[in-house]
Formats: sequence, C-alpha cells, structure tokens
Amino acid sequence: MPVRAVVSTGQGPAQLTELDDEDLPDGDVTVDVAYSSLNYKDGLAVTGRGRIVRRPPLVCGIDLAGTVAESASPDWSPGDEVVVTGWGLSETHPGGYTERQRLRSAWLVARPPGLTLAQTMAVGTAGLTAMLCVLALEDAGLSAGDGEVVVTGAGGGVGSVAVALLAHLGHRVVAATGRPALHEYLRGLGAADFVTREELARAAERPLESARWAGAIDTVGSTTLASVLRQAAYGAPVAACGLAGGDDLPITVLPFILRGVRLLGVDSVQCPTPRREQAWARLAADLDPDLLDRMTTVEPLTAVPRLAEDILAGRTQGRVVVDVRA
Ligand SMILES: CCC(=O)SCCNC(=O)CCNC(=O)[C@H](O)C(C)(C)COP(=O)(O)OP(=O)(O)OC[C@H]1O[C@@H](n2cnc3c(N)ncnc32)[C@H](O)[C@@H]1OP(=O)(O)O
Ligand SMILES: NC(=O)c1ccc[n+]([C@@H]2O[C@H](COP(=O)([O-])OP(=O)(O)OC[C@H]3O[C@@H](n4cnc5c(N)ncnc54)[C@H](O)[C@@H]3O)[C@@H](O)[C@H]2O)c1
Repeated sequence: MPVRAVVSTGQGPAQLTELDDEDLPDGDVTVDVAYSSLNYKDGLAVTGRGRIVRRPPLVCGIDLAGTVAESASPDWSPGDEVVVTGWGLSETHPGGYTERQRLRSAWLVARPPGLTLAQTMAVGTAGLTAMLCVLALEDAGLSAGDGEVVVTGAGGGVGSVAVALLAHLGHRVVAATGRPALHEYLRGLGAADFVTREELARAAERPLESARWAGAIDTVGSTTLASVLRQAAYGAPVAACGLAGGDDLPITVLPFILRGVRLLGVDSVQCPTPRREQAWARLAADLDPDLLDRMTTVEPLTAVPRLAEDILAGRTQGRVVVDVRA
C-alpha cells in the first residue's frame, strides 16, 4: 500500500509525495512509523539550504518512533516499540517523515519505559542531544552548586530540554535567548536568569572576560560560543553541539591555556548505542513529563515544509512532534 513521505530530490525544497513498499531501502527491520520530529537539521534538509541530504532522492526526517512490523533480526520482533535517531537518517539513509521505514536493526533503541512513543519524539534528536551534553558536563565533573550554567539558544529544542534537565538536577540555569517573549516559558522550565542574545553574540573586545559560567551548553556556535568560552570560569566544561548562529568559532586559545576551560564536542548521530541507552534512561528519569508536554506542539506530516522554514527563521519554540499519520 502506498505511504506518504517528505522526499528531497537534492534540488530545492523537499516535497510531500507517495512511496510504495518497493521504494523502501535495504535493512533487516521494517517499522510502522508513528511519529518523527522537527530539528534544526530537518529545517536545513527539507528547505535544501544545508548540505544534509547526501544521497538523494531521500526521505527526510532525522528521527522516528514506531512499531516493528517485520524483522529479520533476532533482536527485534513485530510489535516492539522502538526509537531511531541519527545514524545517517535523512543524510545517507531514508528517514522518519513517512509512515513506514526500513532500517538496520543495530540502529534501533527500545522505547524507554516511562515514555510514550509520542514523548520519545517530543524528546527526539534535540532532547537526546541535550542529555548527551548534560552527561558530558557531568563526566567533566560539573555538580549542582558549582555556579551558573548557561544554555544558549535556550528557546529552541535542544535548549529547552537542556534548561529543564539542568534545573531539575539542581543547577542555577541562565538562559540565553534573543526572544524576551519566551522568558516566562523558560522560567517555567526552570531558568533562574537570562542573558540577551546580543550580550553573548558581540565580537571579542578582550580575549578573556570576567569569569562567570561554571558550565555551559551551547547550541549556537560562532561568536556566541566564543563569548561563552571567554566568560567560562576556571576549569569550566563547555558542551558544544550546535551551529544555529554559524559554524565558525572566532576565539583565541587563551581561555583554554590560562583558565583550563574545557570545550567538549557532542555528537548524537554516530553516538554509540550504550551511550544512547544511558541518555534515554536518564531522560526517562530526569525530564519532568509535564515540562516536556509544556515545551511540545504536535503537527501533521503535511506541515513539515512550512515548519522547516519556521525553525530556520527562529519562529519555533521548544519541540515539535510530527504525527506522520495525520
Ligand atoms: C543532528 C546533528 C546536527 O544537527 S549537525 C548540524 C547540521 N549539519 C551540517 O550543517 C553539516 C552540513 N555538511 C557540510 O557542511 C559538509 O558536508 C561538510 C561537513 C563541511 C563536509 O563537506 P566537504 O568539505 O565538501 O567535505 P567532504 O564531503 O569531502 O567530507 C570530508 C570528510 O568528512 C566526512 N564527513 C562529511 N560529512 C560528514 C558528517 N555529516 N558527519 C561525519 N563525517 C562527515 C566525509 O566522509 C569525509 O571523510 P572521508 O574523507 O570520507 O574520511
Ligand atoms: N551535535 C548534534 O548531534 C546535534 C543534535 C541536535 C541538534 N544539533 C544542533 O543544535 C542546534 C539547535 O538545534 P535545535 O533542533 O534545538 O534547533 P532550534 O531551532 O529549535 O533551536 C535553535 C535556537 O537557536 C536560536 N538562534 C538561531 N539563530 C541564532 C543566532 N544567530 N544567535 C543566537 N541564537 C540563535 C533560535 O532562536 C532557537 O531558539 C542546531 O544547530 C542543530 O544543528 C546538533
């Protein structure tokens, strides 16, 4: 039976179209997809403005959640509820913006107990990445009570989940946002204070500034990450996962060699399965489901082309679940 899918041809914006079972790629597990989500990278892929889709034509959508329909793998059986993020979905392998997908069994993670399928995509790649950033900060020794932790791009998907997680874990969270209208929303997630986008985005006047941050999660990159590093306290860990403001990093080495600031790169795409499982278990334990609901909207598959424009323009807030059957 034909299914709907958002497909990129590699030229211009992706389009909503229909695919047959014979269009499914190679793989040992077929999943009836229930939900995908909207991430910044989906915005780049669907609009065609980023170099995301590397083997067109390709179904977009970098994550999905659904139920195993067929399995040639001993690890999975029909009826299992599963989640897939990264692993090249929407880059080199067809992704989640469709009602059925075939995948490699090694990419699947069991739906974490305590989260519904819809909630796994409310978390999605963005939320998983926020948790991977928190784990990176914890591994570097950051503890509640160490001082202020700044989250940049706080009103976005990664940022919203990061604010909620860090606040729940007892950190004093400072949210960096260019949208004052989101202050109440971010306070509701646990932000204690705010810095404006402009405060962090300005070019360096001095290679070091007064030390402020005990830790940081940066989703913006460029001059924003450079400011955070210049203001990081002695030995502070800074988890960098994003490029919403640019993929450059205009900085000197001085924060690293004079203050021992630690820049921690975080990747969710090739992240090994045991680390993903650890992150999903922590998300189920440490992310308040009421806050997750508060930061989430649900949209139909047909809205994806418009939503892709919205997320690149900074018009979305928190997380967007894509109901692929709607
Ligand atoms: C969820 C994760 C996110 O949101 S990340 C944010 C979204 N990602 C992006 O905007 C990246 C878009 N991609 C690009 O701009 C280009 O593909 C970049 C990465 C600059 C590479 O392009 P180019 O300079 O032409 O080099 P190339 O294609 O020959 O690759 C060089 C080596 O790097 C590798 N590479 C490429 N893309 C990726 C990737 N996405 N992840 C990991 N590795 C990548 C290539 O395989 C190549 O390595 P090798 O020579 O094959 O060993
Ligand atoms: N490393 C990884 O594995 C990984 C995984 C997920 C997301 N990401 C990256 O993290 C970033 C955030 O992803 P998301 O899905 O939360 O996106 P999002 O659009 O929901 O959030 C981005 C936030 O950054 C803000 N922003 C945009 N341009 C800005 C600028 N110039 N200066 C300051 N703030 C700006 C937006 O207003 C928004 O609040 C993206 O760059 C994405 O590619 C990386």
